[in-house]
Amino acid sequence: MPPHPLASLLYGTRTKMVIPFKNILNLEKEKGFRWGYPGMVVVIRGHEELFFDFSSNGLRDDCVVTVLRTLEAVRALQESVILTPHEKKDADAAAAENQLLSGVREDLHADRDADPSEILSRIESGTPMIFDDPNASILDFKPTKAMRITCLTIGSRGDIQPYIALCKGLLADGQHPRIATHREFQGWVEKHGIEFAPVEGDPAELMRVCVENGMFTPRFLYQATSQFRDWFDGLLTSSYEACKGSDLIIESPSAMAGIHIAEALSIPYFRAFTMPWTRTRAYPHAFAVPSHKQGGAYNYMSYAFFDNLFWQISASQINSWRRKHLGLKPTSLEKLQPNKVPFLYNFSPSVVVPPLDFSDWVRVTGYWFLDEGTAWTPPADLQAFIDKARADKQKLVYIGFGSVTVSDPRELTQHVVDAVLKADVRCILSKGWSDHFDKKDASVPEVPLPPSVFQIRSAPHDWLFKQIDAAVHHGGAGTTGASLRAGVPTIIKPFFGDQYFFATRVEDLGVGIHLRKITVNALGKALWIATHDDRMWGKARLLGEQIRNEDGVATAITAVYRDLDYARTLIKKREVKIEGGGEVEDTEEAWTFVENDSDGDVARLGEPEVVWPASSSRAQGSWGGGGAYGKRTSLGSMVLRGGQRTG
Ligand SMILES: O=c1ccn([C@@H]2O[C@H](COP(=O)(O)OP(=O)(O)O[C@H]3O[C@H](CO)[C@@H](O)[C@H](O)[C@H]3O)[C@@H](O)[C@H]2O)c(=O)[nH]1
Ligand SMILES: CC(C)[C@@H](C)/C=C/[C@@H](C)[C@H]1CC[C@H]2C3=CC=C4C[C@@H](O)CC[C@]4(C)[C@H]3CC[C@]12C
Repeated sequence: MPPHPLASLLYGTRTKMVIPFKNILNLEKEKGFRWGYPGMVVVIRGHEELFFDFSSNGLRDDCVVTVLRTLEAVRALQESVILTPHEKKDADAAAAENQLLSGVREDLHADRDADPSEILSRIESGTPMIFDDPNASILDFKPTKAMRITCLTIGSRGDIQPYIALCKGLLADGQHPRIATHREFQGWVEKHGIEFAPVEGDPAELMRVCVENGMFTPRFLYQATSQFRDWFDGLLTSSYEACKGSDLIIESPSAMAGIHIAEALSIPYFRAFTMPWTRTRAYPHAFAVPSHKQGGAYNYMSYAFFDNLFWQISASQINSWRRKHLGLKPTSLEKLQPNKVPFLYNFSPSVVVPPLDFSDWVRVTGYWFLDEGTAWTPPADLQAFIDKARADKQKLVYIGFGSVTVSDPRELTQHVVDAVLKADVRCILSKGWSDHFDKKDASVPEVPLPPSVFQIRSAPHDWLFKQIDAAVHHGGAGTTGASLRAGVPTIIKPFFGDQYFFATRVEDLGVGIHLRKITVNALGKALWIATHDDRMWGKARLLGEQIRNEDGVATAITAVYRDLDYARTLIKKREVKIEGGGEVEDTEEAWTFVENDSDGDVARLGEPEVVWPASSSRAQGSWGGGGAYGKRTSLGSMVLRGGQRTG
């Protein structure tokens, strides 16, 4: 697509920027940065947003409309499969070059397959290797011996389910995976043939503190630090027990213990998560999503803020556990260097586009779906309800808020029912939010449901979402993945934490609506738009197709194999253990390989100091290019690079 020039007037300067239209996701009208000026926010794929101030509303609105129109035209073109003569020429040239290169490679590496041990010996001797063959098999990276891999996680269904999918993949690939989490999930984990180890904690209790107080609000911090101290001690010790004997730990950072346990066991350590947790200017931290976009500096700072806050409130307990149970010296954020840890994000790169400033060891793998719907038969009455909606040519929506509990469930149900009637749609209702309430006071009568609403307890979303025209939910990472994969418009009413992030994301992608409040009018209107807006429907359908083409589990397993050597380089040398409180040798120089607090900048400037194997993954991975951009100091150059990367 030809780039289009946009000019913006920064105070006292003139800046010219080139933004390819295909990299613009969306436009928003907002208040300008300067008081009294109308503003416009440009949301860019995998990049921080750009802000423009205008001298009048008319000018701003004109600009918004013009850009939106052009975007539509560009999108229509992109969707068409016919190549322009120019594109055809490029494609032919690329194919010819590829063929030429593979010919050369075959000659050079004719004997490679015959001797994989040569690769291993080169790894051991520290000879840098560059993997530039796009057809290289992952067998080249796969460890020769099966590994005992412990996946450590806490939280609710959505925090466990992705690991079940991952572990099924690892099992099939000959590894020995284990899931370490709350007892409540033992049966479910074992049903899938995966080994289980218990860690402390009651998911409902963790959920309650989040929903009632909001994530990391002063009230949350007060409750966590006053009521969860004992639990936290139990979590740390039980996690250590659960991880003993492993060759590798993959941990959701919310579980907090893994990085230290890996240090004590001297084994490689990966993080995996459902929500953004790694510094970037493109997205805010999952728990710090502002109601209006604040730009790259805010986004970046939000991670530093959370890393510090999280560490500050847990440090003293962690350090005394390290000393007593792990035999390790106290640590600090600078020593831990969490930003160096290889990271697997189990969301789709089409939903959360990997930002330019992610390091090479941070991978966005695609969702780890656990399909439970294939062997599931719907109850006859549910099937009849769906068939009737189809026969009556009525739009069918799903409404459910997962494991979230609310203070007035009766009112919520009433609003939902009224909104469904107002939007004139049929609705499958999963009323999880009442469970909590029913237990408390069963005498309060239920809200009667009209015939257009059918209530279910639960159903596998991979089956259910194929039947519907739109979904309304809480924006849990997994549920968002499920409705986007089905290609249906997604309305998200967030309750806490990362749900605000996913609500913003679906709105930015144009595939859904961020619902701020559940009122009859707001939900009714959102339902109507989601079931009638062709543009939203088209975008959702396209995104669904992209997600269905990804294989998150396979990508993640490949990433684990590829980054394993990198992870090993981070293992801290620990010649001397604390024993009987004796003298401990300071081993700091043995593992500190960047200066304090510069790591963020290093990652941003894209000059990774670990040249290998980071460079190898860069040459291979589809995320590539992490280290390839130069200094990025001005808005203009950032935009240009955005274009280079995806263009
Ligand atoms: O009837 C049901 C209910 C759920 N699911 C699936 O179960 C998973 C639930 O995942 P998710 O939405 O991520 O989980 P929750 O436990 O509801 O959400 C918690 O965990 C998520 C992952 O960390 C966070 O994003 C949320 O904020 C947090 O509330 C998804 O794959 C759903 O498709 C079904 O198939 N059928
Ligand atoms: C000093 C201790 C007591 C402090 C640090 C601990 C606070 C706990 C209660 C907080 C810290 C991080 C929180 C946390 C992080 C992320 C998630 C994922 C989400 O999907 C469910 C809630 C869950 C699992 C919550 C639960 C409550 C946690 C675990």
